[in-house]
Amino acid sequence: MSRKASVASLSHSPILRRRSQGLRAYHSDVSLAPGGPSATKLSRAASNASYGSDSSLHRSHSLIDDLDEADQHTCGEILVAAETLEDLVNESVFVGAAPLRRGKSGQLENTSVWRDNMGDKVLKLVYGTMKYMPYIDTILVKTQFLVYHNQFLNHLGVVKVMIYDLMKHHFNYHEYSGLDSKLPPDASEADEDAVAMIMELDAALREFQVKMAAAYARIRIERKASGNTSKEQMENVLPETVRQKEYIAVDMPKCLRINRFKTTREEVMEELEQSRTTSSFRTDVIVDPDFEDLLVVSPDRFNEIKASRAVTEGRLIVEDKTSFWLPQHVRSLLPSLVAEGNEVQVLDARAGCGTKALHLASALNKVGKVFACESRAGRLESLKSHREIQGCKNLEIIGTDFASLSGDDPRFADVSVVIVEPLNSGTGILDKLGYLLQEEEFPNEQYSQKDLWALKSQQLSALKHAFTFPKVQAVIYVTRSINAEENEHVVQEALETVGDVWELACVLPEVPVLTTEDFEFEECLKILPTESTGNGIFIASFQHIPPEPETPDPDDQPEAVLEKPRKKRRKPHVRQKGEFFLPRLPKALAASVNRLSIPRGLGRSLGRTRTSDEGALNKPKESGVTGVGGSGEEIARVPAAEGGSLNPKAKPSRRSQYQTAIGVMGITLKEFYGPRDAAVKRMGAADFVRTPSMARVIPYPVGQHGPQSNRPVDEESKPYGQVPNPKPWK
Ligand SMILES: C[S@@+](CC[C@H](N)C(=O)[O-])C[C@H]1O[C@@H](n2cnc3c(N)ncnc32)[C@H](O)[C@@H]1O
Repeated sequence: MSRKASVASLSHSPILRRRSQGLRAYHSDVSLAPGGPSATKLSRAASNASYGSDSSLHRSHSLIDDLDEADQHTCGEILVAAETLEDLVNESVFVGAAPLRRGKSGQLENTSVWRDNMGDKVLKLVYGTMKYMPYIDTILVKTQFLVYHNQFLNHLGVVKVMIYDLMKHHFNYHEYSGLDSKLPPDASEADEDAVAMIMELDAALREFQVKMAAAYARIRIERKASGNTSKEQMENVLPETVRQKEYIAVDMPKCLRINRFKTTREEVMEELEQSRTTSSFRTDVIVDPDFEDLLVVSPDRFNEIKASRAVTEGRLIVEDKTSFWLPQHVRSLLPSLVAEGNEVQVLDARAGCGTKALHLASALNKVGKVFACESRAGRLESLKSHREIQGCKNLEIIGTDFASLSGDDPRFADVSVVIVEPLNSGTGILDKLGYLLQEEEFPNEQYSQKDLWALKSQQLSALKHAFTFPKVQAVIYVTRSINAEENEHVVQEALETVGDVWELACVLPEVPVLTTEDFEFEECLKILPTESTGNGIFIASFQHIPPEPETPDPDDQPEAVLEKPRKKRRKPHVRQKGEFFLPRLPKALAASVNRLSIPRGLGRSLGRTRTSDEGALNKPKESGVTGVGGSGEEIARVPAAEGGSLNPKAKPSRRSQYQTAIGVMGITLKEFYGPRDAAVKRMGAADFVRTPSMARVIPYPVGQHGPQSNRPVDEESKPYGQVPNPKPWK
């Protein structure tokens, strides 16, 4: 049957008929569950093959192809990349591609033109360093570089970025084009010092090139990272699931939201038209047919737009299409909520930097307001800045722990919807770079089974707390994860607790989805990450069951009626296996130029590679890099998403559920500074003082060891502690 015919026949299929009855059309597919059957091979070659000879599918500008060996970096780029990296870890504000810095007063400040230049090369350096961070850390600890060259302890960001840059050349200086140390005419004295520091670091790394190359070779052996070129080998170091996602993400169209508080679609299209360079296509920006405020942009054009004034001034907001489904669902609830007469009030229990809260505020403009609750100080600052930049007036920030908010608090007396998007593994995110720009978080996918259970218990407790607000009509639970533990299991347990008074409502039944086979709630919207749907999301919506009418006087009732009312049980939905149902995003793309088009029905979704790769499932699973240093410390955590067993039945002890530290989204400060702490411990350097703000590269005179040391000047040239003999790496 031709593809056209199969699509036409779908309109008469029972799936569509079910849709019209309010149930979701869905297709049964293999999930991308970590460690599950979809942990299949999708090698670069295979992905190229599936692209076939269609010229429209040439890899366009690549955000993963950060391994361009010919790229020579300037010291400025290295410096800005290092600062951005540390900004990210320290939770600074990131608008579009441009990080904005906050001065002492808390105000956003402008930095010099040189430092403000967040070009693509810098972004690739940041992203690549984030991606390879566990391996970079392993190299640092194994070679004890920071022990021997402890003058760089306070410049960890620069050290990591440079190691990443060298890794691309296997630490072979013959292949490395070196750094361009030219300074711009407006460079300050501090910039000059910083460049001198980078050149000193470059010399120190040259000394260590053999050790570093050996450490990196061991990593490649452990990871079985073979390949014909150094680039291929470096790519193969990454866990397979991570690679699969990257290959898909590279050519994914990018999305931007039009900010209605500041502009109109016509104005913004005009602005984009005027800023168009001659090289770009006229049809590289289209309006999505599902959402009139959503612009779908080719990856090339996105690179131009992401740091443009339209983005930094808040007229356009980097936001993936998947994030639009939540506000869309809230909109669909409005008729019943507005009917009650009052202003609609929504509480976002975990607002983060406010992507969804601000989108919701825009959707509720003139009919309601949003309370955005966030507990982390860095995120809170981000939230405030984004609200200011986007010119949003109907969003009130609550800077506190959601658990400490009481349902009796008069401020929330009229809240009718609570949204809970707790910390989660982010396994549904394909386009991590886009997510980094959007939510200032990097789903690094290094989590263990323990982490997953700890996440689940946090997610459940946040969700349960949401049910305690007395006037709430709907509680919406959202994750960007594809793990049943974080989605269906949480929903199931919540229903077991509050199922008498809350039931699941169908989230946007008109949206067809791909579903997993095993554990499913048909009412929930679960979009799995695929090349055509983009990033994944899980949305469950609980609606309050209205109280039963008052029971009549028992004296008037016959005996049968007096029986104790049975506990209400949720009727299980019968799962139907559907035909492949085309997702909607490609509709938008079909109208666009080749660059934007992705052939429908190719099914190069992550899950659909199963059949061809079943052999791979029988192979022993790849192990992660868990380097154990001489002192026994864990250096790089296993990307358990690949090798770990995620058997939902294997319950961990209660104790471990609550004691696990989670750094799933982003890289925690502890992880980032791990190699430095290991070096300090190794040296026994009790007098090591961290610089007050680790976010800044604070230049210091070359040759001086540590900016804040109290030791006499004549000792300054010596390292902090006794340099130990490195133990052989077993
Ligand atoms: C997944 S992010 C939320 C993303 C957000 N909804 C958005 O659209 O950008 C989860 C956020 O919850 C915050 N958080 C964690 N525990 C919290 C708590 N107890 N109270 C309030 N916020 C919390 C975290 O700091 C993090 O920013």
